[in-house]
Order: sequence, then structure tokens, then C-alpha cells
Amino acid sequence: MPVVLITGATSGFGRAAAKRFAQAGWSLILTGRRAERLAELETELKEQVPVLTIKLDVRDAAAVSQALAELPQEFKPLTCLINNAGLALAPEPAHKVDLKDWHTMIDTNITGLVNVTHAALPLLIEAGAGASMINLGSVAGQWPYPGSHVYGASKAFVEQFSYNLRCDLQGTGVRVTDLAPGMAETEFTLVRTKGDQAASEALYRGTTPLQAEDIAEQLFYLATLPDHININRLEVMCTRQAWAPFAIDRD
Ligand SMILES: NC(=O)C1=CN([C@@H]2O[C@H](COP(=O)(O)OP(=O)(O)OC[C@H]3O[C@@H](n4cnc5c(N)ncnc54)[C@H](OP(=O)(O)O)[C@@H]3O)[C@@H](O)[C@H]2O)C=CC1
Ligand SMILES: O=CCS(=O)(=O)O
Repeated sequence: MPVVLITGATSGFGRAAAKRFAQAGWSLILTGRRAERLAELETELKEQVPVLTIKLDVRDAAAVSQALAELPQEFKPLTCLINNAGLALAPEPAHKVDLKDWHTMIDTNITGLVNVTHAALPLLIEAGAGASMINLGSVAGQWPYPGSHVYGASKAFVEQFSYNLRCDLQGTGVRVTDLAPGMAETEFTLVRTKGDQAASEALYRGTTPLQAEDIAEQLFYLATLPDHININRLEVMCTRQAWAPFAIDRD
């Protein structure tokens, strides 16, 4: 039975992916910081497939490494790692940001992803051909916009790290993809605005953003491609999102 490890499974893309992979009979390792939400998911999905939930903050390198070292035999080797845990904070301009918010994004989106990758690589390599690592990047990793500062830069890291890993993993059979979604309706904006429900609703109102299930479908597609295919980067936007003209400062 294939095994998928999903970080940040308590909400949004991660939770939707857990359900999508369960539907197809994959064993699930689900992680996140909110234990109650992990317990709810486990209750919901354990009738369908084996589920292991681990309360885990990806920023804690020692805890990540211990959790992966202690995986029960039935959850090894890993067929797929979805490096999904992440967040944006501080939508205001760079010069108005609290430095702590920049650190939190770096610690989560970069250091956290690196922590999990480092601990999981041997388990993916053990699985060999057909194994895959899918890293959640973002359109923000490639396209600049106001208020993206460290968030977008952290996702640019995810893109380049993914490509570089491909070079090192050549010959192991392990695929690596940078999945880069555009605007998607999850708890993402609620987190970014530190709980401003009205701002979150306003962003998604009157348009048709991607839904978590749309990204879960892409994740499942990437993980189940024939062994010999590696999609390096997959950028997905909702049809109603596109780029805007350059901003010009005028007198
Ligand atoms: N929604 C969007 O528009 C887009 C999102 N993305 C990226 O997709 C990923 C998922 O986002 P999305 O589902 O939208 O957002 P959500 O806020 O809905 O989910 C984020 C998940 O990340 C987890 N998480 C955050 N910090 C940590 C941490 N320190 N340790 C462990 N888990 C953590 C949260 O779990 P918990 O709080 O329980 O720890 C939660 O399960 C992120 O990397 C995001 O940057 C990319 C492009 C577009
Ligand atoms: O990564 C999230 C999408 S956006 O908010 O940067 O467009």
C-alpha cells in the first residue's frame, strides 16, 4: 500500500489531500500543530485506510527527525512526501512589517520544509522508482506583488530547492515537483491577516478562486504519474486570476 506524508494536514490543501489520497487507498501520515484537528481527521479517515497522526511543528528540527525515525514499519518506506505546511504573514509593505513575522515565515516555509525534507529523504530513496516529493511553492515565488516580500522570497527558495534536489536525486527514482498555486480559498488569508475574517472573505468574494480540492487533485495527479515522468514545476491559477500591468510611480 503506498504511503503519503502530508505536513500541514489540519487545514486547506493538506486536509483536502488527506481525503483525496484516502479515497485512493493510500496509507496516511498526517501532521500539523493542532491536535484536535488531527484527531478529527483520523476519526474520519481511519475506517478507509491506515492513518498515523503526529502533532508536529515543522520548525522543530529535532522533533521532525525523531518523528520520522520512529515511524512504525507499516508506514515505511514513503511513497510520497507533500511539503505543504506553510504560511504568509504581514500583508503590509516591507517597511511596516514586524520583523518577527518575517522570521516566522522563514522558519516555517524554508527551515521547516528543509527539516522535513532532510528527515524524509532516506525513506523516499528507500521507496525508489515512483516515489515523489511535492513541495508547495506559490505563484508568489515567481511573480512579485506588493506585500509579498519575504513570503514570495520563501517560495522562490522552494522552487530552486526543488530543482536542486532533482539534480542530487537523479538515479534514485525519486521525483521532485514545485507545485505553485495562485489564489486559493483556504484559511491562508485568515492566517495572513491574523484572524481578520472580513478581509479573508473580501479577497475571495465575487470571483472564483481555486478550492483546496482543486489542489488536492493536482497533488494526487503528480503523485500517481508513471514512474518515468517528473513535472518540475506546476503553476496553477484560477481562470479569473491573471497578471496586472507594471506599477508606475508618477509625479
Ligand atoms: N491558499 C493559497 O492561496 C495558497 C497557498 N499556498 C501554500 O500552500 C500551503 C498550504 O496553504 P493553505 O492550505 O492554503 O493554508 P492553510 O492555512 O489552510 O493551511 C496551512 C497548514 O499549514 C500548517 N502549518 C503552518 N505552520 C506550521 C508549522 N510551523 N508546523 C506545522 N504545520 C504548520 C497548518 O497547520 P497547524 O496550524 O495545525 O500547524 C495548516 O494545516 C502553504 O505552504 C501555502 O504557502 C501556495 C499558493 C497559494
Ligand atoms: O501563495 C499564495 C497565493 S498569493 O496570495 O501569493 O497570490
